Amino acid sequence: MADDVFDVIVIGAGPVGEIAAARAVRGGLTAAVVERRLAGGECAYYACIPSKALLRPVGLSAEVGRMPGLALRGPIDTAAVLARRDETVSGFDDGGQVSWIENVPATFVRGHGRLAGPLRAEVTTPDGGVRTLGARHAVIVATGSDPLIPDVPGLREARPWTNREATSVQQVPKRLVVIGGGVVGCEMSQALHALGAQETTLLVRGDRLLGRTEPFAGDLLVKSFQESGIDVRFGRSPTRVERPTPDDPVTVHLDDGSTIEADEILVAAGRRVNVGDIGLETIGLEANGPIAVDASMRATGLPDGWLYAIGDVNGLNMLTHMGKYQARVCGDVIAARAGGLPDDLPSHRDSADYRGAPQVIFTDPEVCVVGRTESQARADGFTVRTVEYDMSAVEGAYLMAENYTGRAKMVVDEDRRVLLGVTFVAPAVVDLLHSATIAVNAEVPIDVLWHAVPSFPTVSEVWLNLLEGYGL
Ligand SMILES: Cc1cc2nc3c(=O)[nH]c(=O)nc-3n(C[C@H](O)[C@H](O)[C@H](O)COP(=O)(O)OP(=O)(O)OC[C@H]3O[C@@H](n4cnc5c(N)ncnc54)[C@H](O)[C@@H]3O)c2cc1C
Ligand SMILES: NC(=O)c1ccc[n+]([C@@H]2O[C@H](COP(=O)([O-])OP(=O)(O)OC[C@H]3O[C@@H](n4cnc5c(N)ncnc54)[C@H](O)[C@@H]3O)[C@@H](O)[C@H]2O)c1
Repeated sequence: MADDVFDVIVIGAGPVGEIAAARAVRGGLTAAVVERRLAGGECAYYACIPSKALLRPVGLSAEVGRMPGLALRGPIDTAAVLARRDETVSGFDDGGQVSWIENVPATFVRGHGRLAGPLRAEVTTPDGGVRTLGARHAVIVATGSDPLIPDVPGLREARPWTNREATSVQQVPKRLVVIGGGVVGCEMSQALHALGAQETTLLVRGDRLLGRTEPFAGDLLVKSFQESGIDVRFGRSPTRVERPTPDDPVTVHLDDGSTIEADEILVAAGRRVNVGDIGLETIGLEANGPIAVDASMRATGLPDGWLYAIGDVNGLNMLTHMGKYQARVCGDVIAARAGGLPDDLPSHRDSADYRGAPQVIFTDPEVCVVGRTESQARADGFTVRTVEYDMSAVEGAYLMAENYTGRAKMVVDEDRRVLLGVTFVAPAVVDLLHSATIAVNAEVPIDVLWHAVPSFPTVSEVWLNLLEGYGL
């Protein structure tokens, strides 16, 4: 017998789990949400929110530097930036998030949740007790991901920083080595360098930054990094790391025989989905990677269909907004199925994850992408035509800054004359991305897009330039 029974149990109260519970309750169901650490998840305390709190002043000060007549009164006040960052993470107090869940209303259960057979979960509570929960209709796994530490000799023993230490930094190290030229590596290198890490070295094992984006994104970013004094080393990986005692500096041995000494080493080498200790074995599923789901977010490995997985843990797109979108689909589908209602409305299926998720990388320049890159589109067999445009030639951009630098690209499916992907890399373009997201996801025909006239003199006129480049 379960101690308590709900219509839906959600394991993991990150940004994604919370929304799924709210949608299920909106659909007339009851829900319990289980969280082992802080309600709000990685995003709220150690990822999206604090990293953007650290990056915003960096981008803004670069903007000021590009406008004749403006000057900062001095260097960035790191202590003030860190204090504001602390505010944005509510001082690591999740009281506000717990209240939000309770106001849904859903039941919040603090503790480590594990599946315990079909439609059941056990929660190990902070006092060591075990509470058993039963679900009438569904269990949703929203357990997120943890940083992946590569198997480099001595690395773990050297107590490397991950996104957690980097985003919650109290004392910026003077010398920093960063492993990984992906999103976290780029964002945190730039933030920490600008906030006081005078010697920042970024180790990139490939030959460019942000390997999954259009190549010019990495090119523009590396130029910006090098101009600011970040030492970017391509084709380099650590082979061994040493830190004899916790108070010693860290010595990083590289694959070309050289060494770097630093005060801290930050690992930004990707994520590992949290499936290891959630009881998947009790329902006959293996815990060896993301939980595969169908377009309604139902786990494909379970024939009777009561298990769902959303957010980072299903591996579709490790982005908060995409996880929350999956959560809306999932909560609504579960409510519809529980009520015997149609469960196949367009809003009951995830299509956006497959057309390509929008993503903003909050560096200077900002990197904004949606849909497929040219190489992805070609690999997927589309008949592709592309148009690129130098954004410094956009009339509105000329007014935005002196020496404005940026580039835009659209990838067109020539058979259907719709956009497959768009990339903007330039300062202050984050809010331009949603226009591209609409064009790609709604598959607006290019000849219709032509009539969406951008305002003069804004950077959004880049749309006109791209479409003219296409031949309209
Ligand atoms: C440095 C960094 C910056 C990022 N910036 C952005 C950004 O700007 N924009 C963006 O869209 N994405 C960003 N991301 C990605 C984003 O953080 C994730 O996609 C998002 O947090 C996923 O949400 P989630 O709810 O699936 O998982 P999480 O946020 O990881 O939440 C999962 C929750 O489940 C809990 N949990 C796990 N196992 C159990 C268990 N067994 N029992 C109970 N509770 C459990 C965890 O404690 C956690 O609270 C960033 C990531 C990093 C690392
Ligand atoms: N603004 C945003 O949207 C944002 C910000 C941060 C993170 N995120 C998300 O969080 C997730 C994790 O980000 P991430 O940067 O950790 O992962 P990532 O996959 O973007 O990048 C990891 C990088 O580390 C490199 N790497 C892996 N092992 C290595 C090794 N042994 N030596 C050297 N390099 C190695 C990889 O080649 C890759 O370039 C991503 O899915 C990302 O989308 C999003």
